[in-house]
Amino acid sequence: MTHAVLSLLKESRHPMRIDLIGVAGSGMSGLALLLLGLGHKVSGSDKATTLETERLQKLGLQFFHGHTEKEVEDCDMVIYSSAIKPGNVAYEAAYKQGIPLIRRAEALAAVMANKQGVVVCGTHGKTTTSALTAHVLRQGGLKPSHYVGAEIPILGSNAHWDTEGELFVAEGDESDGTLVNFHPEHAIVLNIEPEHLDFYDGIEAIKAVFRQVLSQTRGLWVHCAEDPVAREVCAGPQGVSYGWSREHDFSANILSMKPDHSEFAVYQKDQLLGTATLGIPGKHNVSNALAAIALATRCGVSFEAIQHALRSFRGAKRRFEIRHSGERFTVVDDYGHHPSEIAATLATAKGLNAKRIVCLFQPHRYSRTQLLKKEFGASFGDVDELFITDVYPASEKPLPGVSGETILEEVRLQNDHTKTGSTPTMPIARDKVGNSLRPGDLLITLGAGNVHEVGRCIARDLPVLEKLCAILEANGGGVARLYEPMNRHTTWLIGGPAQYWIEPRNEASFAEVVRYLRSASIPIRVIGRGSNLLVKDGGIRGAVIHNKGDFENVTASGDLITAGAGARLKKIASAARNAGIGGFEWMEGIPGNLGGAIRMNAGAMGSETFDQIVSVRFIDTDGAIKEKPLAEITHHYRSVPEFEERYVVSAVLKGTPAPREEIDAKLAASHHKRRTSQPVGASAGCTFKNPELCGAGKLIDDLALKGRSVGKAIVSDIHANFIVNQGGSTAREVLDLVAQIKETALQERGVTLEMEVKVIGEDQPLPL
Ligand SMILES: NC(=O)C1=CN([C@@H]2O[C@H](COP(=O)(O)OP(=O)(O)OC[C@H]3O[C@@H](n4cnc5c(N)ncnc54)[C@H](OP(=O)(O)O)[C@@H]3O)[C@@H](O)[C@H]2O)C=CC1
Ligand SMILES: C=C(O[C@H]1[C@H](O)[C@@H](CO)O[C@H](OP(=O)(O)OP(=O)(O)OC[C@H]2O[C@@H](n3ccc(=O)[nH]c3=O)[C@H](O)[C@@H]2O)[C@@H]1NC(C)=O)C(=O)O
Repeated sequence: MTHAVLSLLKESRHPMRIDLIGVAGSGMSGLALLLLGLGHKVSGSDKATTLETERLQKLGLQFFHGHTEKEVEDCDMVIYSSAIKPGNVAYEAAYKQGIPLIRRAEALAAVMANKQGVVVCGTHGKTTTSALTAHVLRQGGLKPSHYVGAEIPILGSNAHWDTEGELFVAEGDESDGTLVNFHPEHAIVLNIEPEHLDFYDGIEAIKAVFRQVLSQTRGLWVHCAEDPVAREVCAGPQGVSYGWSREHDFSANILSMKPDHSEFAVYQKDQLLGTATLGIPGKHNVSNALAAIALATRCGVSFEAIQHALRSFRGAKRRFEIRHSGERFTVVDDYGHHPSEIAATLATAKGLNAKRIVCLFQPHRYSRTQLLKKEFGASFGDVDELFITDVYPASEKPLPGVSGETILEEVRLQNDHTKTGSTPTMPIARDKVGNSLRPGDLLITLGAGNVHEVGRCIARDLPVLEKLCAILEANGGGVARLYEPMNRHTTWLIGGPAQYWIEPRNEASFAEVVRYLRSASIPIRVIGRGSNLLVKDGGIRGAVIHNKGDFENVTASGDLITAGAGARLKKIASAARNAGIGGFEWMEGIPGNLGGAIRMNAGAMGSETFDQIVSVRFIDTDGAIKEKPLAEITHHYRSVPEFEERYVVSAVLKGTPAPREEIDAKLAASHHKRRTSQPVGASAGCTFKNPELCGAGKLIDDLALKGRSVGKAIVSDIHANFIVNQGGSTAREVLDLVAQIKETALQERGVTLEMEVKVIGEDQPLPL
């Protein structure tokens, strides 16, 4: 029965009613395109609706969202993806009704029988080579049909049925032995290495599959003679060899390798056919191009048409795909997931002469990770900084003890010059990898799973980072980074990443950065030492500016102190003391900077910042630098709204001349008071503002909440208005504890506590 319908599929004269279970996958959607092209009535189901299924529907596919018995009604045959297992409702319905159930590879082989098939097989490079071959044959006017494993923009889609042309180029999949279904006209064998060892016993079993396909191939066995196993299995009168040496039937001599293309001379035996430019980078791709050149030449395509086709070729998605190419950063994404592919891709990356190569690798399948761990360990030698995620299971069950760490350990054993880091999940990978990038870096995301999402997210944010770096460089330097962890910049040691972190060093660069961010509608937040901030665990969207360099300066003259927004209050207190100016002693133990202190009108020991302000210099909302005297600045207890949208650059503060001993005595008193009444652990000082009638600390203490904790966040035993992070606390934990305290104060004393600490940021991380 199955045999009979397959025979019918081999003859396009018999339109049938065919259903595909799992139609959204790249292989199945390609098959659906071919069947529609052949004139069959096609339906299909999938749990996912993708752009691909939408496109297929426009071409006539009857699509079912989710699998159902209904889809197989009146079908002549049902084709199922390897991801579909017995038990699937559509599969079972077809089985019960006696409808022939056919595997994808069998159906594809039957479709191919309508034409002269060219099957492209091998361990690495199949997609690129099958796409190149189809493109070259098409440019040569032969109107080939094609079926390749990925979307190739230049071919229009992953599969195409051409009613006119004779040839049909198909990517063959050797992973599960179904390659033996093909009886093609020609075969291209790229390389044969131990892979898919979950299915094969070893290299001999793999060779046997290749040998069988070749024995079923009527015409040419085009093969890469540089690969010893491919050379061995393709030896014989049908063999057409290619490689780097003139002794092969076709060979190349590389003339130049560029980031996005290569140039090489092509020889047929000793005869120079001419030079060619290939529109994708890498020596391995020149080798792949030779396969297409050899086959197309033997099929009668002129070298001129081949040259034209190679020059215009653009790669498959996820094959050394350049995601960002700027003056300072490059991001490349590649599907490589086998050690040889990784080494070849990294060698191409190395050829681009970046300052550093940063790589994020997502291992694919537990079985491959375990079996090839040594080879993986050896394949990252070209990388300066390597991050590895957890394994992408690809329908496998986890194997005990096998994870991204398995490969990291091997890398550490085999190579001590690569810096390594573990980034288990995709959001963590995005944040760590993005944060590690420095001007001059090339980032490459590698793997067959969903690691490309990280590259896409980083590439989306890099144009802004490029611009920020350019502004800082043009204005005397500074630092800009992606996804800076805010727990590094808050005294609470809590907080998710800031999307853009910027450290301008002077007024001009600060003002220019603010002007640019405003024009690009990117939210701005200026922070000081983060001593009064709770940054939520999802981090901060937009830009966070932190003043360094010139902004840290403090000078004393007469009874005046001039200080930058980035000057520590402790430093101001000490400069005043050294200049014999009294009145600044209260600043001694406050962990913040002047900018934050002005914005918050910080205070202690009965004094506050605005008691001493003479004038404040700031960046106005239009980006211009302005200055205002004290009289024109409205200020309240712990709040100066004026500086919410305007950013403090520096200020002049006034004290009163005082004897050194008197200042020292006050400093010591302040120090003593703090040491005896406040905890030393990580906190943001007082959590709540003091309500009108009583101190918040005393109130919380009276409510017996000292020692109350949520996770690692605890109400201090020393001062009840301090919440201490005992190590690794999250913002969520602090906020839950805050909520408990507020509720108790309201219920038991009728007091509404208001937070003094500013809570900023988002609960959820930046989406990938
Ligand atoms: N009395 C005490 O014992 C303690 C007092 N404090 C005080 O808390 C404050 C925190 O200081 P710090 O750690 O440096 O600040 P933070 O980094 O905690 O920043 C707090 C807020 O200050 C604003 N800010 C910071 N720099 C500037 C600037 N240049 N221009 C305008 N606004 C700015 C921002 O407010 P926004 O973006 O919302 O406008 C920011 O969210 C200080 O006032 C500090 O003295 C802190 C701990 C203990
Ligand atoms: C810590 C901060 O500032 C602090 C600043 O350091 C100190 C010292 O001048 O005065 C304020 O605290 P505070 O009002 O709690 O002052 P404290 O002197 O520590 O306490 C006031 C009174 O409450 C009592 N108290 C305090 C904490 C406690 O757990 N139990 C208790 O009984 C103290 O013994 C004291 O009698 C500022 N807090 C606010 C919200 O204004 C901050 O802003 O982050």
